Amino acid sequence: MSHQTNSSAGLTGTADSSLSSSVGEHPNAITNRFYTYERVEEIVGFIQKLVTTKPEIAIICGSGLGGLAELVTDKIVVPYADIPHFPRSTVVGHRSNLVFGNLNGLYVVCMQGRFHPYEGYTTATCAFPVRVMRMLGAHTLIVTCAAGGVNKGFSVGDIMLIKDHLNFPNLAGNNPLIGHNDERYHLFPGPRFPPVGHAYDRAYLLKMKEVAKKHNVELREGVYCGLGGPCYETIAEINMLRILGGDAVGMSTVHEVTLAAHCGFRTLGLALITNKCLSDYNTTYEPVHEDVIRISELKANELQQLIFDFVGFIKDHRT
Ligand SMILES: O=P(O)(O)O[C@H]1O[C@H](CO)[C@@H](O)[C@H]1O
Ligand SMILES: Nc1nc2[nH]cnc2c(=O)[nH]1
Repeated sequence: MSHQTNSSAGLTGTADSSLSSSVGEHPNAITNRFYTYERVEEIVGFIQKLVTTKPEIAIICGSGLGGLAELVTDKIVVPYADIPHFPRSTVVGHRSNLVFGNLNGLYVVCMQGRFHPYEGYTTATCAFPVRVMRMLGAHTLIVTCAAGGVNKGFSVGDIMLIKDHLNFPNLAGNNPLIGHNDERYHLFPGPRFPPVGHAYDRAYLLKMKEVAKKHNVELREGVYCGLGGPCYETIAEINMLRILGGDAVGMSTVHEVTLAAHCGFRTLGLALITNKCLSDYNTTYEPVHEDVIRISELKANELQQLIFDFVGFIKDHRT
Protein backbone atom coordinates (compact mmCIF):
# COMPACT_ATOMS: atom_id res chain seq x y z
CA MET A 1 0.00 0.00 0.00
CA SER A 2 1.86 3.03 -1.17
CA HIS A 3 0.30 6.42 -0.69
CA GLN A 4 2.66 8.83 -2.20
CA THR A 5 5.80 9.14 -4.21
CA ASN A 6 9.06 10.62 -3.08
CA SER A 7 7.97 13.94 -4.46
CA SER A 8 6.71 14.78 -1.01
CA ALA A 9 10.22 14.82 0.37
CA GLY A 10 10.53 18.55 0.35
CA LEU A 11 11.87 18.97 -3.13
CA THR A 12 10.55 21.63 -5.41
CA GLY A 13 9.09 21.13 -8.86
CA THR A 14 6.17 18.86 -7.98
CA ALA A 15 2.50 19.32 -8.64
CA ASP A 16 1.79 19.88 -4.94
CA SER A 17 1.01 23.56 -4.46
CA SER A 18 2.42 23.57 -0.94
CA LEU A 19 5.81 22.82 -2.49
CA SER A 20 5.85 25.59 -5.06
CA SER A 21 8.40 28.21 -4.11
CA SER A 22 7.92 31.88 -3.62
CA VAL A 23 10.75 33.81 -5.17
CA GLY A 24 13.87 33.46 -3.07
CA GLU A 25 12.32 31.08 -0.56
CA HIS A 26 14.78 28.82 1.26
CA PRO A 27 14.38 25.10 0.42
CA ASN A 28 13.94 24.29 4.12
CA ALA A 29 11.11 26.82 4.34
CA ILE A 30 9.43 25.05 1.42
CA THR A 31 9.89 21.68 3.16
CA ASN A 32 8.51 23.04 6.41
CA ARG A 33 5.54 24.52 4.58
CA PHE A 34 4.90 21.06 3.16
CA TYR A 35 5.28 19.24 6.48
CA THR A 36 2.58 21.26 8.19
CA TYR A 37 1.37 20.36 11.65
CA GLU A 38 -1.73 18.85 10.01
CA ARG A 39 0.36 16.73 7.65
CA VAL A 40 2.59 15.46 10.45
CA GLU A 41 -0.58 14.65 12.41
CA GLU A 42 -1.86 12.73 9.38
CA ILE A 43 1.38 10.70 9.24
CA VAL A 44 1.24 10.06 12.97
CA GLY A 45 -2.42 9.02 12.71
CA PHE A 46 -1.59 6.62 9.90
CA ILE A 47 1.16 4.97 11.97
CA GLN A 48 -1.03 4.83 15.08
CA LYS A 49 -3.58 2.78 13.19
CA LEU A 50 -0.87 0.14 12.63
CA VAL A 51 0.91 0.46 15.97
CA THR A 52 -1.28 1.05 18.99
CA THR A 53 1.47 1.12 21.64
CA LYS A 54 3.15 4.47 22.25
CA PRO A 55 6.94 4.31 21.79
CA GLU A 56 9.05 5.90 24.54
CA ILE A 57 12.43 5.66 22.88
CA ALA A 58 13.33 6.64 19.34
CA ILE A 59 16.48 5.16 17.81
CA ILE A 60 18.12 6.26 14.56
CA CYS A 61 20.33 3.57 13.05
CA GLY A 62 23.48 4.82 11.33
CA SER A 63 25.21 3.34 8.27
CA GLY A 64 25.51 -0.42 8.66
CA LEU A 65 23.83 -0.24 12.07
CA GLY A 66 20.31 -1.22 10.99
CA GLY A 67 20.87 -4.50 12.85
CA LEU A 68 20.12 -2.56 16.05
CA ALA A 69 16.48 -3.05 15.19
CA GLU A 70 16.98 -6.83 15.26
CA LEU A 71 17.21 -6.67 19.05
CA VAL A 72 13.61 -5.51 19.21
CA THR A 73 11.03 -8.20 20.00
CA ASP A 74 7.36 -8.43 18.97
CA LYS A 75 8.27 -6.28 16.01
CA ILE A 76 5.92 -4.31 13.82
CA VAL A 77 7.74 -3.20 10.68
CA VAL A 78 6.32 -0.23 8.81
CA PRO A 79 8.14 0.39 5.48
CA TYR A 80 8.74 4.06 4.70
CA ALA A 81 7.13 3.36 1.32
CA ASP A 82 3.83 2.69 3.08
CA ILE A 83 3.80 5.89 5.12
CA PRO A 84 2.18 8.88 3.45
CA HIS A 85 4.61 11.70 2.61
CA PHE A 86 7.63 9.82 3.98
CA PRO A 87 10.96 9.95 2.11
CA ARG A 88 13.03 6.82 1.30
CA SER A 89 16.62 5.96 2.14
CA THR A 90 18.75 5.56 -0.95
CA VAL A 91 22.13 4.72 0.62
CA VAL A 92 23.76 1.28 0.93
CA GLY A 93 23.62 0.21 4.58
CA HIS A 94 20.30 2.00 5.19
CA ARG A 95 17.05 0.11 4.94
CA SER A 96 13.76 2.01 4.79
CA ASN A 97 11.65 0.90 7.74
CA LEU A 98 10.27 2.13 11.00
CA VAL A 99 10.60 -0.81 13.38
CA PHE A 100 8.42 -0.81 16.50
CA GLY A 101 8.68 -3.23 19.41
CA ASN A 102 10.03 -4.01 22.85
CA LEU A 103 13.61 -3.41 23.84
CA ASN A 104 14.66 -4.37 27.34
CA GLY A 105 11.24 -3.55 28.75
CA LEU A 106 10.42 -0.37 26.87
CA TYR A 107 8.50 0.21 23.67
CA VAL A 108 10.76 1.72 21.00
CA VAL A 109 10.68 2.95 17.43
CA CYS A 110 13.81 2.47 15.28
CA MET A 111 14.51 4.31 12.09
CA GLN A 112 16.18 1.60 10.06
CA GLY A 113 17.60 4.00 7.53
CA ARG A 114 18.00 7.76 7.71
CA PHE A 115 18.07 10.58 5.19
CA HIS A 116 21.10 12.64 4.22
CA PRO A 117 21.37 15.98 2.45
CA TYR A 118 23.66 14.46 -0.21
CA GLU A 119 20.75 12.22 -1.30
CA GLY A 120 19.08 15.40 -2.47
CA TYR A 121 16.90 15.98 0.57
CA THR A 122 16.79 19.27 2.39
CA THR A 123 18.08 19.19 5.96
CA ALA A 124 14.47 19.84 7.03
CA THR A 125 13.36 16.67 5.23
CA CYS A 126 16.26 14.71 6.73
CA ALA A 127 15.20 15.79 10.21
CA PHE A 128 11.41 15.67 9.97
CA PRO A 129 10.98 12.01 11.08
CA VAL A 130 12.33 13.12 14.46
CA ARG A 131 9.21 15.24 14.87
CA VAL A 132 7.03 12.32 13.82
CA MET A 133 8.64 10.09 16.47
CA ARG A 134 8.18 12.81 19.09
CA MET A 135 4.51 13.19 18.20
CA LEU A 136 4.14 9.41 18.44
CA GLY A 137 5.14 9.80 22.08
CA ALA A 138 8.90 9.18 22.28
CA HIS A 139 10.76 11.33 24.82
CA THR A 140 14.31 9.99 24.38
CA LEU A 141 16.30 9.90 21.16
CA ILE A 142 19.28 7.60 20.67
CA VAL A 143 21.07 8.66 17.53
CA THR A 144 23.84 6.52 16.07
CA CYS A 145 26.15 7.13 13.15
CA ALA A 146 29.25 5.97 11.38
CA ALA A 147 32.01 8.57 11.41
CA GLY A 148 35.60 9.20 10.49
CA GLY A 149 38.08 9.63 13.33
CA VAL A 150 39.39 13.18 13.26
CA ASN A 151 41.02 12.87 16.68
CA LYS A 152 44.43 11.27 16.16
CA GLY A 153 44.02 9.33 19.40
CA PHE A 154 40.98 7.44 18.09
CA SER A 155 41.18 3.98 16.53
CA VAL A 156 38.92 2.30 14.00
CA GLY A 157 36.15 0.53 15.93
CA ASP A 158 36.06 3.03 18.81
CA ILE A 159 32.67 4.23 19.97
CA MET A 160 32.46 7.95 20.69
CA LEU A 161 29.85 9.50 22.91
CA ILE A 162 28.82 12.71 21.20
CA LYS A 163 29.08 15.51 23.74
CA ASP A 164 28.51 18.32 21.25
CA HIS A 165 28.58 19.01 17.54
CA LEU A 166 29.77 21.43 14.90
CA ASN A 167 26.86 21.84 12.50
CA PHE A 168 28.52 23.05 9.32
CA PRO A 169 25.37 23.36 7.18
CA ASN A 170 23.86 25.48 9.96
CA LEU A 171 26.96 27.68 10.11
CA ALA A 172 26.47 28.21 6.39
CA GLY A 173 22.82 29.25 6.84
CA ASN A 174 21.17 25.86 6.35
CA ASN A 175 19.17 24.95 9.45
CA PRO A 176 16.22 22.50 9.36
CA LEU A 177 14.14 24.97 11.38
CA ILE A 178 14.27 27.69 8.72
CA GLY A 179 10.76 28.72 7.74
CA HIS A 180 7.51 29.06 9.62
CA ASN A 181 7.79 28.12 13.30
CA ASP A 182 4.37 26.62 13.98
CA GLU A 183 3.27 27.68 17.44
CA ARG A 184 1.49 24.37 17.92
CA TYR A 185 4.85 22.66 18.24
CA HIS A 186 5.35 24.80 21.35
CA LEU A 187 3.83 21.85 23.09
CA PHE A 188 7.33 20.38 22.88
CA PRO A 189 8.21 23.44 23.35
CA GLY A 190 9.69 24.56 19.99
CA PRO A 191 10.52 28.26 20.33
CA ARG A 192 11.61 30.38 17.36
CA PHE A 193 15.15 30.59 18.74
CA PRO A 194 15.79 27.23 20.40
CA PRO A 195 18.86 26.78 22.59
CA VAL A 196 21.04 23.83 21.54
CA GLY A 197 23.90 24.14 24.03
CA HIS A 198 22.65 21.05 25.85
CA ALA A 199 21.28 19.17 22.88
CA TYR A 200 23.16 16.05 24.07
CA ASP A 201 21.82 15.18 27.50
CA ARG A 202 24.57 15.35 30.13
CA ALA A 203 22.95 12.83 32.49
CA TYR A 204 22.55 10.35 29.62
CA LEU A 205 26.20 10.80 28.72
CA LEU A 206 27.30 9.98 32.26
CA LYS A 207 24.95 7.02 32.42
CA MET A 208 26.23 5.57 29.16
CA LYS A 209 29.77 5.76 30.55
CA GLU A 210 28.66 3.63 33.51
CA VAL A 211 26.95 1.14 31.20
CA ALA A 212 30.10 0.88 29.08
CA LYS A 213 32.25 0.30 32.15
CA LYS A 214 30.09 -2.67 33.11
CA HIS A 215 30.75 -4.13 29.66
CA ASN A 216 34.47 -3.30 29.81
CA VAL A 217 34.07 -1.04 26.81
CA GLU A 218 36.25 2.03 26.77
CA LEU A 219 34.18 4.81 25.28
CA ARG A 220 35.59 7.91 23.66
CA GLU A 221 33.89 11.24 24.07
CA GLY A 222 34.01 14.17 21.70
CA VAL A 223 32.64 16.63 19.22
CA TYR A 224 30.94 15.36 16.05
CA CYS A 225 31.33 17.48 12.93
CA GLY A 226 28.36 17.30 10.57
CA LEU A 227 29.28 18.11 6.95
CA GLY A 228 27.17 17.97 3.82
CA GLY A 229 28.94 15.20 1.90
CA PRO A 230 28.93 13.15 -0.23
CA CYS A 231 32.71 13.67 -0.58
CA TYR A 232 34.88 12.50 2.25
CA GLU A 233 37.16 15.25 3.47
CA THR A 234 40.35 16.68 2.06
CA ILE A 235 43.47 16.66 4.22
CA ALA A 236 43.17 20.43 4.68
CA GLU A 237 39.55 20.05 5.82
CA ILE A 238 40.47 17.39 8.38
CA ASN A 239 43.26 19.59 9.69
CA MET A 240 40.78 22.45 9.98
CA LEU A 241 38.27 20.26 11.87
CA ARG A 242 41.01 19.33 14.35
CA ILE A 243 41.91 22.96 14.94
CA LEU A 244 38.21 23.70 15.54
CA GLY A 245 37.97 20.98 18.19
CA GLY A 246 36.30 18.26 16.12
CA ASP A 247 36.86 14.61 17.03
CA ALA A 248 34.74 12.74 14.49
CA VAL A 249 33.18 13.62 11.14
CA GLY A 250 30.10 12.46 9.27
CA MET A 251 27.29 13.59 7.01
CA SER A 252 24.27 13.18 9.27
CA THR A 253 23.07 13.58 12.88
CA VAL A 254 23.39 17.35 13.36
CA HIS A 255 20.13 18.30 11.66
CA GLU A 256 18.29 15.47 13.46
CA VAL A 257 19.66 16.56 16.83
CA THR A 258 18.79 20.19 16.08
CA LEU A 259 15.15 19.26 15.51
CA ALA A 260 15.25 16.93 18.52
CA ALA A 261 16.34 19.84 20.72
CA HIS A 262 13.57 21.98 19.25
CA CYS A 263 10.86 19.46 20.04
CA GLY A 264 12.08 18.58 23.51
CA PHE A 265 13.78 15.21 23.09
CA ARG A 266 16.48 14.15 25.53
CA THR A 267 19.22 12.90 23.23
CA LEU A 268 22.08 10.42 23.47
CA GLY A 269 24.47 10.37 20.51
CA LEU A 270 26.89 7.57 19.63
CA ALA A 271 29.36 7.72 16.76
CA LEU A 272 31.14 4.58 15.64
CA ILE A 273 34.58 5.39 14.28
CA THR A 274 34.69 3.40 11.05
CA ASN A 275 37.81 4.87 9.49
CA LYS A 276 40.73 7.12 10.10
CA CYS A 277 40.72 10.47 8.34
CA LEU A 278 43.46 11.59 5.98
CA SER A 279 46.15 13.31 7.96
CA ASP A 280 49.06 14.12 5.74
CA TYR A 281 49.89 14.14 2.09
CA ASN A 282 51.91 10.92 2.33
CA THR A 283 48.86 8.93 3.46
CA THR A 284 47.75 6.51 0.78
CA TYR A 285 44.56 5.29 2.51
CA GLU A 286 41.28 6.88 1.43
CA PRO A 287 37.94 6.19 3.18
CA VAL A 288 35.45 4.06 1.25
CA HIS A 289 31.82 3.36 2.13
CA GLU A 290 32.35 -0.43 1.93
CA ASP A 291 34.84 -0.16 4.82
CA VAL A 292 32.39 2.03 6.75
CA ILE A 293 29.68 -0.63 6.44
CA ARG A 294 32.09 -3.50 7.21
CA ILE A 295 33.33 -1.89 10.44
CA SER A 296 29.80 -0.86 11.48
CA GLU A 297 28.55 -4.40 11.03
CA LEU A 298 31.57 -5.79 12.91
CA LYS A 299 30.94 -3.51 15.90
CA ALA A 300 27.15 -3.54 15.81
CA ASN A 301 26.88 -6.16 18.55
CA GLU A 302 28.88 -4.12 21.02
CA LEU A 303 26.82 -1.03 20.30
CA GLN A 304 23.61 -3.05 20.60
CA GLN A 305 24.58 -4.29 24.07
CA LEU A 306 25.27 -0.75 25.26
CA ILE A 307 22.00 0.56 23.88
CA PHE A 308 20.07 -2.39 25.31
CA ASP A 309 21.40 -1.70 28.82
CA PHE A 310 20.96 2.03 28.45
CA VAL A 311 17.27 1.51 27.63
CA GLY A 312 17.01 -0.61 30.78
CA PHE A 313 18.34 2.35 32.74
CA ILE A 314 15.74 4.68 31.22
CA LYS A 315 13.04 2.20 32.16
CA ASP A 316 14.19 2.15 35.78
CA HIS A 317 14.53 5.94 36.03
CA ARG A 318 11.64 7.39 34.09
CA THR A 319 9.42 9.71 36.02
O1 LIG B 1 25.95 9.09 9.34
P1 LIG B 1 25.60 7.76 8.81
O2 LIG B 1 24.28 7.72 8.17
O3 LIG B 1 25.78 6.69 9.86
O4 LIG B 1 26.65 7.41 7.62
C1 LIG B 1 27.96 7.93 7.43
O5 LIG B 1 28.57 7.06 6.52
C2 LIG B 1 28.30 7.50 5.16
C3 LIG B 1 29.59 7.63 4.43
O6 LIG B 1 30.31 6.43 4.40
C4 LIG B 1 27.64 8.85 5.29
O7 LIG B 1 26.24 8.72 5.11
C5 LIG B 1 27.98 9.25 6.69
O8 LIG B 1 27.08 10.19 7.23
N1 LIG C 1 32.24 12.91 6.21
C1 LIG C 1 32.57 11.68 6.58
N2 LIG C 1 31.61 10.79 6.84
C2 LIG C 1 31.99 9.56 7.21
N3 LIG C 1 31.23 8.51 7.56
C3 LIG C 1 32.07 7.50 7.87
N4 LIG C 1 33.33 7.89 7.76
C4 LIG C 1 33.30 9.18 7.35
C5 LIG C 1 34.33 10.15 7.06
O1 LIG C 1 35.52 9.90 7.15
N5 LIG C 1 33.89 11.38 6.68
